[in-house]
Amino acid sequence: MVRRKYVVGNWKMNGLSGALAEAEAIFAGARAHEAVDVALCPPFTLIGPMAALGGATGGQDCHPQPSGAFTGSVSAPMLADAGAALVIVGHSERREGFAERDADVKAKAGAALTAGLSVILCVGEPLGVRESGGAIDYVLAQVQGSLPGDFDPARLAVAYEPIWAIGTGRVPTIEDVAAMHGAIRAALSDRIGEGAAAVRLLYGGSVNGDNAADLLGARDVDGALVGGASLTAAKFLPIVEAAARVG
Ligand SMILES: O=C(CO)COP(=O)(O)O
Repeated sequence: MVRRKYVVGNWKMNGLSGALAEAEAIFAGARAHEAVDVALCPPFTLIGPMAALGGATGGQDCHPQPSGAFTGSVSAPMLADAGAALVIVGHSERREGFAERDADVKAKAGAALTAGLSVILCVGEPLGVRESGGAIDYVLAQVQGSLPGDFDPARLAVAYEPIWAIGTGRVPTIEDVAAMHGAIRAALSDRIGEGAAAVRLLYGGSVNGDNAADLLGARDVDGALVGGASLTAAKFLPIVEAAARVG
């Protein structure tokens, strides 16, 4: 099974309307690389105008309920209505900062799929767990606990983002990335059988234009989830180019 490379920018809480010029340049540059799927996930406020530029646009979170008395929240059908095609769920900044548990992430992923969105489900271990040798067990437990009950594998991506690699400039060794992605693929296979071959596994954490080719070339790495380096075309497009090169 050939999985198309997938490079996704997570803008986190960055970007006023002036930043749409960068998104436009990113989408324009990405069109030169037909073999790579590119998406940007801006703050809620930019989803509508960014989607109107014609590139794949996503949310960074959604509420598990479609509507109701949940002040400040945005639901999956609302994201779809604003033009989003995908949503990130379970990012470590939400798991840690907003006390989201696997069950919450699972409910959000299910709601997103029901709303017709694709999902990027994030998992990743803290530094202490990595240092104690428990990273694979920790991440596989997150995968098992956060996966929706039933899903179309082509609409799910799992992003492995070691917490200690996010925004730090530190990245795991290529061997450690490949081992983790292989373990996630095997767990998906146990769970859903052959469909696991269609799930794209992204690496995230300090990806940049210099390290992207090595990371994206690792076994079972189908793309990248990029934070800081996704905010400008100058930093993001070299990652897309690297994805196109390693195919
Ligand atoms: O959290 C991330 C993407 O979701 C990674 O962020 P950085 O690329 O800034 O390390």
